[in-house]
Amino acid sequence: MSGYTLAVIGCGTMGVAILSGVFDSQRQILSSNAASLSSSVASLSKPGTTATDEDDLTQLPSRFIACVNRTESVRRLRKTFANAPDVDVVAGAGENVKAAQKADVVILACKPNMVKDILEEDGMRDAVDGKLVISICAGLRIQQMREWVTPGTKVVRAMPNTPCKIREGMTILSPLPPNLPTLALDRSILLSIFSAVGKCRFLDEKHFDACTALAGSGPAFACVFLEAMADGGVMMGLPRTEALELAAQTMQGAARMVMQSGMHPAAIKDSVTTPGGCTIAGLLNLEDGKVRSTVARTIQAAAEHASGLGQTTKK
Ligand SMILES: NC(=O)C1=CN([C@@H]2O[C@H](COP(=O)(O)OP(=O)(O)OC[C@H]3O[C@@H](n4cnc5c(N)ncnc54)[C@H](OP(=O)(O)O)[C@@H]3O)[C@@H](O)[C@H]2O)C=CC1
Ligand SMILES: O=C(O)[C@@H]1CCC=N1
Repeated sequence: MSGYTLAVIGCGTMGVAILSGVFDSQRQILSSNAASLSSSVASLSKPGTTATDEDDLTQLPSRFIACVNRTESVRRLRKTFANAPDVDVVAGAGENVKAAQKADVVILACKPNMVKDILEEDGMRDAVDGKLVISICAGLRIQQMREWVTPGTKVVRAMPNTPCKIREGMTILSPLPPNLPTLALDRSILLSIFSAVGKCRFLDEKHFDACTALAGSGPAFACVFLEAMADGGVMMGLPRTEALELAAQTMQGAARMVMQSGMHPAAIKDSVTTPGGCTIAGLLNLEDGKVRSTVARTIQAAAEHASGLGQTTKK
């Protein structure tokens, strides 16, 4: 399927992050000198994606509809997407249904507790019938959403994160039903969209609350550590701007060493730690603060909370 329409219902922080990443990816493809679109897209996909050489990663949408709630958001998004390809930004009664009717693929990116009302709006069941509906909503189960759509609607979950905006996202995708007649195409669409904005991989839905905490919320947790490292530098006299740059580049470098060299984090830590040196002095201080269990328990707390999201219609 080429030149299809993607509707994002609830185009806030994450909707904008995903669309911005897709648009950047498309610009890069268009300006690429690669011989074919396919090889160009393949070269843009990152190691770590679930995609194999057989997967077609060219299935990106060419038309977009962004649905929001308030007219001020419409104005803001029209500015944000002023230089983007074919994007309609809409809000108001009946606009979600009209967007879903026009779309081939729908991303639900509203708050989890709004999905039921949105899917049960008059006309929505028919509008999404037979289509791929991708929910990025934390906590909301596929089984719940299936009750609000026709049996022919293909509901999957994706758990992306905010770095999708700069195409450094991490997205976890729930598996498609194996007996689906359109399995290959739907898999290509999912992989094309989410590998355009970073890495993505399929994992069973039972892991989604953990993934939500680790990858979805993770940028917030990582930024607390990053900010604290910078604060330490400031405490020791570094200017704030330089302290932030040092902290961010150092975290990025360490993370890339894990990703690219496959080194275990403990091996990287050990390689930095000179006997009797300053690193071990700092590490012992970290351990006194129970940083490992605090961080691990943070993921546990966020995952446990995620499992309750979307389980009531309470606003
Ligand atoms: N933020 C994150 O890092 C992540 C969030 N998620 C999930 O993504 C989803 C969205 O989160 P986030 O982007 O942070 O939330 P936001 O609040 O930024 O975005 C929600 C959007 O929904 C719109 N909206 C509200 N009501 C309606 C409606 N009736 N019809 C259409 N659109 C509507 C809002 O419009 P308006 O702007 O006009 O109010 C807003 O643009 C959540 O379910 C969350 O669990 C998943 C991974 C990471
Ligand atoms: O905090 C939240 O609920 C959402 C889901 C993951 C990141 N933000």
